Amino acid sequence: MAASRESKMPIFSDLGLIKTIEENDDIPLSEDSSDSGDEAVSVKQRRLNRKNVLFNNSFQFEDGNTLPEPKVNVVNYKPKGLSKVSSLDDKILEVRKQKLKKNGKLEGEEEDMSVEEDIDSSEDEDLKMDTVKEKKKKRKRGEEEEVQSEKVQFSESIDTYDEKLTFQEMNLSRPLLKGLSSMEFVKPTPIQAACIPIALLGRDICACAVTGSGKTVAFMLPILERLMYRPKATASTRVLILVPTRELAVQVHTVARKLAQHSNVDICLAAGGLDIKSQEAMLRLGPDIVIATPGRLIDHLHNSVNFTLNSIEILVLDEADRMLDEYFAEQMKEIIRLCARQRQTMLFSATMTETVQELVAVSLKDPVKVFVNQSTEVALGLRQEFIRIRPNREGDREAIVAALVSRNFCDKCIVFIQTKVQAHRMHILLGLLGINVGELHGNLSQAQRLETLKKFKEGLIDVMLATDLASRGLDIEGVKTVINFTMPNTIKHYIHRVGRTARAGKSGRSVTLVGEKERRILKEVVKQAKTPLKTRIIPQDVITKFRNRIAELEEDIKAIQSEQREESQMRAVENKMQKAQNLLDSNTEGQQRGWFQSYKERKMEKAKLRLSERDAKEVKKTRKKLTAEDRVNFELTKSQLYSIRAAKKSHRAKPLKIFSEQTESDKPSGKKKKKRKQTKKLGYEEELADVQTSAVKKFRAGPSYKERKEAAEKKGNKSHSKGNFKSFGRKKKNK
Ligand SMILES: Nc1ncnc2c1ncn2[C@@H]1O[C@H](COP(=O)(O)OP(=O)(O)OP(=O)(O)O)[C@@H](O)[C@H]1O
Repeated sequence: MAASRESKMPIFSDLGLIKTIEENDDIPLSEDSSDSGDEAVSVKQRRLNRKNVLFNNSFQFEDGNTLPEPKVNVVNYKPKGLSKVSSLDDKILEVRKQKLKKNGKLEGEEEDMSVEEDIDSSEDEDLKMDTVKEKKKKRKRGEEEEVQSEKVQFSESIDTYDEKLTFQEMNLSRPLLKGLSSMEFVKPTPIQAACIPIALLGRDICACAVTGSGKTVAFMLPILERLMYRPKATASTRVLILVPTRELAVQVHTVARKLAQHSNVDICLAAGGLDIKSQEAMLRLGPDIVIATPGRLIDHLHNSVNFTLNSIEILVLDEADRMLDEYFAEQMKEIIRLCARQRQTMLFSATMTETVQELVAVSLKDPVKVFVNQSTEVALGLRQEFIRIRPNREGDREAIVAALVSRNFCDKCIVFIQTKVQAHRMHILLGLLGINVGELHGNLSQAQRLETLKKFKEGLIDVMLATDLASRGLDIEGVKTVINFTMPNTIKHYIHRVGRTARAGKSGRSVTLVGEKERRILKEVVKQAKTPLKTRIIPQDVITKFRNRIAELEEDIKAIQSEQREESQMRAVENKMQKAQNLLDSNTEGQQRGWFQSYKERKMEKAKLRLSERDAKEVKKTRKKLTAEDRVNFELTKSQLYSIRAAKKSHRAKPLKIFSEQTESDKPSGKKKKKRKQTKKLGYEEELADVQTSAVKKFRAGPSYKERKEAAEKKGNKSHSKGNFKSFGRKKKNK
């Protein structure tokens, strides 16, 4: 077990080497006519070409003689002894090997065990073509009214850019121009042409441009240029870039390093899941730029000696709308409180929010709005297809996805799935069908997450099954297709997911499965679409064939899942023992890492953010009895819970009351205004009389989590006592 873990460790050392872009190859889309015949033929041809490459990887085949002879229709899959733990792909391969042997395939034929062996392409149904029709826009009476929330007053709004502007004309330093040319970037993209000159002036920016349009370079280049003129006598961290996921942090770090390769700017990655000690050592040296995920950054702020945000001059929130949503709310408040107030703030996203309630948290000063695209737009090169799922056919989704990835979209394909459990099941299922597949979600270790991503980038995995963890920001070269197992929760999720393809002016395709319950988001997509949408129809007999194949595999899937459960229980016991041993050895009792909330508060916050504890438990209880329909219903319920919460939130026009720095537009009006003014005045008087250092600090950076908690207790504020500060009656020992 330990050995298998160790074998994954070298991935960390590869971190700096993860590729973003190297080639500018176009991904040509099959023409409309190829929606039918050509697609099937070209897929067949591709399979033939890849036959010898597909299943080689690192798999070792055991001696066929040692395998038990199956007696029943389903393969007798016997879990190995717990001492012999194999990877999921090994388990899948072993089952497939036994199946082939049982079906009378000769030994030594294993190298040919690619997808066509199982899903026999010689059968007529496989070559049957899907029908693709153009989706007509229907303008209905009484279309849903958009919720109008209060918007930020921008001091300037820019939606055009100078098409002729070159990087040379932007007055960038030579080392940066050299960096750009090493990356083979000749011309700025629209968002770069619009943003870079303004960012160089030190203005606060709120920027929106379509996915894959080069936003990373749009904020990184002016940052590097400004750092070229920094005083070099003392090292300090001047720039903080926050991103929502670890994988995105690694990617932004790679881009920054490439751009800065000819300069002497120091860049440090402080993302979760990676070695904390080496990060601490680097942060102590005061790197110019820190690229971080919020949780790990707070950990460093509370536990790393000499690391503060006092000298931050530029703060960037990439995927800003995500960073400012409720999931990160408490952490962002804590980070922004600790940041120097005199700073430039830049917000970037493809679905940028303009509403006061979200942006107030970052206290923008005379911000410039740079919207090159509307925040609901998808890339022009994206071809959007939809597959209708009829109410009584919900159980067909797994079969449809299996058909799509084995017949039509065999490589460079990402399948987005709502839950981690279903993504894992699909890994086993598609693996057993002979598809070269990998999974990416939060239930995996960081090493496993990075390994999947690396393999997918390098083409060692054809189909990546991912949750929304991979939906934002990831720039994987040459992704041809994005498939949505269910319609994403919100239009924003949809835009980010399908934005993993058709990047940087290239073309790509998305295929979304839409049931009756998901038509609301589909209507929004149709309403926003600038190019015609398509409906794809897969012949029913093809679906039936895949459904039957999956039913045959059900016992094998269960056997693999139960072996994995046993192994993970063993691993959990082992980890606990190891932890206890470590405590005994190092005698580190009481030296826990600090955090701005107590353990219980943090747990409560997480519980509050969870969509529904009950659903997950119910599924666990009834796991054995679940049908394909049940599984899909669970996916849909999860998705609906999320969108209900998002909808409720957008109706609530409450600004986040965090900081004293309010813009004019934040200020309440009418009766409410009077009431608030009164309470504010009282607070102000109290604060004026307070000369403690902590009170002075508060004016500089806003109240801390502890102060807000105490204030809520004092006021007996109902909203607080129901929410974040519910259990704060007792004093906590640990911080
Ligand atoms: N000036 C340029 N010329 C050519 N390619 C570029 C240029 N700038 C960026 N790119 C490439 O465009 C791709 C997309 O860039 P990036 O990941 O920054 O997009 P994004 O707008 O941040 O996307 P998302 O909204 O999904 O996060 C990358 O592969 C990047 O290398």
